[in-house]
Amino acid sequence: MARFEENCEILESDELGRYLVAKRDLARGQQILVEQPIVVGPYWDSGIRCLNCFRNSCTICRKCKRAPLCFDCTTHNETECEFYLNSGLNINFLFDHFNVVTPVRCLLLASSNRAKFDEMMTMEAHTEERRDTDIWNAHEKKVVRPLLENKAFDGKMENLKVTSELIQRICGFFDVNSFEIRGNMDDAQQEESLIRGLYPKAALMAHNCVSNTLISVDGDANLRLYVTTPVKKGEMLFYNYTRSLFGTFERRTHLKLGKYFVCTCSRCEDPTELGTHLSSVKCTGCDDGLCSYYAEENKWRCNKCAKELEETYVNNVLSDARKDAFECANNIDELERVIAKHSETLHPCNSIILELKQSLAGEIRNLCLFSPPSKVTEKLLLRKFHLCQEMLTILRVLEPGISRLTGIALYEYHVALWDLARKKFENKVIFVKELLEELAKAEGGLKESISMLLFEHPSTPEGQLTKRAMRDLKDLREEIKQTQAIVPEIKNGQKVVKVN
Ligand SMILES: C[S@@+](CC[C@H](N)C(=O)[O-])C[C@H]1O[C@@H](n2cnc3c(N)ncnc32)[C@H](O)[C@@H]1O
Repeated sequence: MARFEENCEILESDELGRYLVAKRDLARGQQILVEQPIVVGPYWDSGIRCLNCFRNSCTICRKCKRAPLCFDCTTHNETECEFYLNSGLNINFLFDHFNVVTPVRCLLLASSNRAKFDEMMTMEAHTEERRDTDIWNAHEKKVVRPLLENKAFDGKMENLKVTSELIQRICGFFDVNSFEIRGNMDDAQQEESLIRGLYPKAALMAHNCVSNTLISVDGDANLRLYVTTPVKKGEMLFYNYTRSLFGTFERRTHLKLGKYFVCTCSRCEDPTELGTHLSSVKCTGCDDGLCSYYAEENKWRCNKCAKELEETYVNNVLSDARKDAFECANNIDELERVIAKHSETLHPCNSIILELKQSLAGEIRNLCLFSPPSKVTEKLLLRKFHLCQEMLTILRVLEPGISRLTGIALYEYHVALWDLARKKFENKVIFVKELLEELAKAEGGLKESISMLLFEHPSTPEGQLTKRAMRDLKDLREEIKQTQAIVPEIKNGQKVVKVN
């Protein structure tokens, strides 16, 4: 079991608040924390869910007669059940105000587990920055007023005064600090019933757009924290609060609106985003120049000819691309058309293009899975292979070391290589020797993919992918063996050199 205190130290600064640093040298892949949530609950505005397992609800608790439950669950948290039983709340209260579920759980901690409640109260809520904003007003309407106007806590909490200020603060704890929990659900349920939990220790990590940790949360809500690249004693432990494949503008906006700070990490400060050009547009003044945004001068400038682009031109180009990407149908021809159109003005790895390319790779994968082999051309397979290669190049920079996205991309890369090699062999474009070389490359990609996905819990979608990847590895090795058997002079992948 990873000992948090041995691996991490909590420091504090005016700029970051509390944050974590490594207390000793940490190796790539090292587990540094296992943590249980102090509270788990649905996201705001989720549909009505079972309060025990968060799947679709179809009945109510027989005891408190208020909590939604599903077919399989007959009980939910005892303290919560007692609270609703004695609340005097209308029988439909939770159906009308489902957003109160998580804040109520937090408040009940004050009597059921004071130490956890006190730990929660040390978390950052950004109350002043949030006051009277849209999110504040939404919580006022959907959480604070239903609880206070219906006197849900009146006379029920001996050791706590439940005020609108306290409820808003608790909503803030969740918005600023919570982690998503997935697992133990099928894909369709995963999509719609995301839940989140408060993990006070993991939440201490500061943000960086290139993180050095990976979090895996299983279906029982245990959070495991791993180091993705070697971290030296005294170095900070970072978690990426936003998405690696967003461009700088989207990342900074997301962080400012949701986490209340302006990110100044080395990726955000570099107009080229560490050379990935995820936010760059093509220069209109020269052939192969790229224009990136220099925030301190508020200018878009070319890296080749130094031409400066008008801000309105760049905004138009980006909003046109976003609109087309949003409206684009998920089929191969349409995706190719929109990618080609906007690659005229944007860098081929601009985040908008990259997202379209991910959809395209997904559509080619679906075609390979669900269509007769004759429909899957060598050209299409080559396209998917190049898309995977491009994505991997970007991910190696933005998510160095162990990475969930890289693990998934490597899985897709190995499939592309394997399918392409078979097709070329069928079409007599390559022969056994080259086929074996390509299969060996696919095996290398698949092994690396598994080495990254092994950190995922089996109950999560990525954990399921790990299992599939292991089965694929067995099949691929079998195919390599059988292919080797075709040619007598090739043994164990090595050409036997005959010495006269
Ligand atoms: C999940 S909390 C992290 C723990 C928090 N610092 C504390 O003391 O409880 C997120 C908050 O930490 C601060 N923070 C984290 N990373 C930061 C960064 N890179 N730059 C500035 N503030 C950061 C912001 O106030 C942010 O809303």
